Amino acid sequence: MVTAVSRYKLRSELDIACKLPIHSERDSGRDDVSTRSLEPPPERAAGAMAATKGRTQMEVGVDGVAVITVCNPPVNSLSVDVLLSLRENYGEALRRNDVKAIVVTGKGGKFSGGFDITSFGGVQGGKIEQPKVGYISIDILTDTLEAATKPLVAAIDGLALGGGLEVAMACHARISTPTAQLGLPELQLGIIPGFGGTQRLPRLVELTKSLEMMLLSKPIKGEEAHQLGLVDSLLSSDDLVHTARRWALDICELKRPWIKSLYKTDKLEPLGEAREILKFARAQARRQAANLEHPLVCIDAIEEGIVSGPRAGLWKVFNSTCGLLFSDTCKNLLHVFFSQRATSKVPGATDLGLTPRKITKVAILGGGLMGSGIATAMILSNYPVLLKESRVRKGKMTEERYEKALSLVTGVLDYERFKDVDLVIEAVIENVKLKQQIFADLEKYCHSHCVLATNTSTIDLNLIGEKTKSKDRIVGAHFFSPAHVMRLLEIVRTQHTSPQVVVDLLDVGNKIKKTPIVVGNCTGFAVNRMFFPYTQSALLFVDLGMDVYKIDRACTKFGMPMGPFRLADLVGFGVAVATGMQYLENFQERVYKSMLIPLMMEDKRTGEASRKGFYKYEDKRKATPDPEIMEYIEKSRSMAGVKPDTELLKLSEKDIVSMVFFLVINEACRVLDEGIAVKASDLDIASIFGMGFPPYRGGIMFWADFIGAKYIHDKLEEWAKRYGDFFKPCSYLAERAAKGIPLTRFPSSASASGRLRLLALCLRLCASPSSSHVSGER
Ligand SMILES: C[C@H](O)CC(=O)SCCNC(=O)CCNC(=O)[C@H](O)C(C)(C)COP(=O)(O)OP(=O)(O)OC[C@H]1O[C@@H](n2cnc3c(N)ncnc32)[C@H](O)[C@@H]1OP(=O)(O)O
Repeated sequence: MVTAVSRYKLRSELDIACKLPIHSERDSGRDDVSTRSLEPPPERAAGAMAATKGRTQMEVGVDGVAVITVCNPPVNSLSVDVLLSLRENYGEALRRNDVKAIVVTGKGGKFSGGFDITSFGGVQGGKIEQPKVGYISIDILTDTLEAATKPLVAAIDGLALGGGLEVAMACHARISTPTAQLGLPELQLGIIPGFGGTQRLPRLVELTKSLEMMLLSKPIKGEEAHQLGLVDSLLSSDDLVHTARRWALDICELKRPWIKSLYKTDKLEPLGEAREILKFARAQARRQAANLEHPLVCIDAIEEGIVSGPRAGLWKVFNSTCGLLFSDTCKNLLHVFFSQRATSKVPGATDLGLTPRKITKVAILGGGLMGSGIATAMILSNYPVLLKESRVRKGKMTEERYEKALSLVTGVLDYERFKDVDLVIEAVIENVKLKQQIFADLEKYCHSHCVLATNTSTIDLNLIGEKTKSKDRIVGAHFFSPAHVMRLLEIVRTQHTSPQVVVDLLDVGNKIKKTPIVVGNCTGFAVNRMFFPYTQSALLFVDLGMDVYKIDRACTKFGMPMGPFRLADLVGFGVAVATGMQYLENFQERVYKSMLIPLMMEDKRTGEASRKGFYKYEDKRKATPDPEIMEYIEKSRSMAGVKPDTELLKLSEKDIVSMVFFLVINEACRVLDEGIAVKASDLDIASIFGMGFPPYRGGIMFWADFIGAKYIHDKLEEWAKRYGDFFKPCSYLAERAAKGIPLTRFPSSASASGRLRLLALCLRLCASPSSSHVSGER
């Protein structure tokens, strides 16, 4: 039991996703399968079909097998239309005397990406009626498909996610390709598996593994699914359907078992052990996702099924989770899902019909922390890399993968071998002169189509490229540390950067599994600029008497992975000061000149690396509050000449969060208004993947609109009067607050200046005479 418990680990709130689009009254009049009509039910029961799409197709072969194929591109999602069509085809297959067995599969190499997520918004907004409770999960999947008298086999290629896997698990056997992805990632959307996944998955793969797959929204590959017993056989795509047909006939002929996974019990742990595992999972979920309800709802539904039987479990799913689909968490996570996909739709770049050029070889300049992290990200996606030095660590890789990855790196000492690289990423220290020299050299040594990228986190790109003629090829590729782990890639384009270069880098970003956002050029770009006030405001509050640890605690309770002071320790005070200098030069009026960090640095207290910062680090990365910092705080307060503010000391944790984040929102508004970001949702994604803003709050701008522009504006005005212009709301925020326009509505109703700037940037990009220079095929 202990082993089973310890095998189960939750990662983080960011991973915890979550419930299902089904609700209403419990239908007590259940009729027996054998007497149930298989005709499509009345429209009322099925929901508003006009808003749904897709279908299934059926072909019956001479072997007596009906193959039903889900057709709903791009991912064969299960709209209500698809499910009704499936039921209709299935009913026909059951009625026809020439059909002995049935295979279900997906068109175009994808089984199904799950329930149609695009319909969730309609349901939440009351525009689409939901299917009656239990209709899909019990009436269609359990009492029609699983209970029927002809065997049904799923042939899985590509993806079987969410509702897709739930349909497959209701089949009597599953055949898959080794690389297919199988999973129940519903929690990442704020819902829980609603088509029986909470009941069938534990019965197929054991409780511990099923909890991991559901609570972490973590799909597994066909190969692992086979080892676990989730799929019965592995085949290549070419043989998949053929073998599935044979398998279905074998079941008919009693040569293979006919398994109804809902009623399997052999993999379930004894009740006492199962309860211990669930108790452990609950405690983990409470600790790591304290603000989320749906992981607990999911665990409750699984437990009900184990304790009272799977049908009771299915009803628990409906009864206890109706509200999840309408929760703010679900709405916020859906926004994140669609916003993440929208980051690769970039005006003035991806709408010009350009095809990304092939990047075959990459060079990285600088083998420090960032350079080696970027190199690792590249080689893990099979890009050969030229690098001066490498710190690729084995970590969790297998020996074979590690060796293969390392074989892709070549160490070099000069630029001689740069002549055939297609992309260079400079990742040396933040020194303008050094970077200028490097780019001038790159222009000499690299071929004329090579993309020249810099990983600078703050320096204006025009300054870096000042000494070159290749301004159209210069672009920012800002990775976040650790570069092979953090998902965000900030692609920075200047007014000279060619759209082709942006499209090329977007493609590389996708290939190395990053979420790229394309932003304009300025000091700090979008992400660092937006989050600079996070630490700034915190430093001001400390001078005004607030406790360092109280601020950090308020931020982590809100859902940030760490508060501003713990973050400063992690980043290191050296970096914090260097970044601060850049801001001081460019946005002087918005920098709070606290002496706290410089005072600590004088005593070689520089953050986690020196084992002492705002916290002390005696035991590896464990941060412990350090009473010694009071000495520095007192000095800083006396140098600032401010008196502790008694009102500030009375603030609740919620108010502290507002004071820290309203300044972040204010800066994000400027970033939007200046056209640095093209859409508010890009800033949401940037805040989540770059800064760890809690995804279940939808991202910084989505959350801001939830609070309301007027409220934020008025609070900032109030604080500006009390604490100075540092808090002054920007014109974008003021205008929206006055007119009652959401902050996220952009650019259609952005300020005229912002619109014009954005338009000018797009036009410059499209009309750039130099864009032809780089757009030729290599
Ligand atoms: C009842 C059930 O329990 C409830 C459910 O099933 S809820 C749904 C559960 N399924 C999921 O969460 C899967 C969500 N989708 C994904 O993770 C990924 O899209 C994927 C792995 C399927 C494909 O990834 P990838 O190949 O990188 O393509 P990606 O860009 O993400 O998606 C392609 C398009 O399909 C759309 N799409 C993906 N999954 C979808 C779904 N389930 N419904 C509707 N559209 C979907 C995307 O929005 C995108 O549309 P766009 O081109 O207009 O932007």
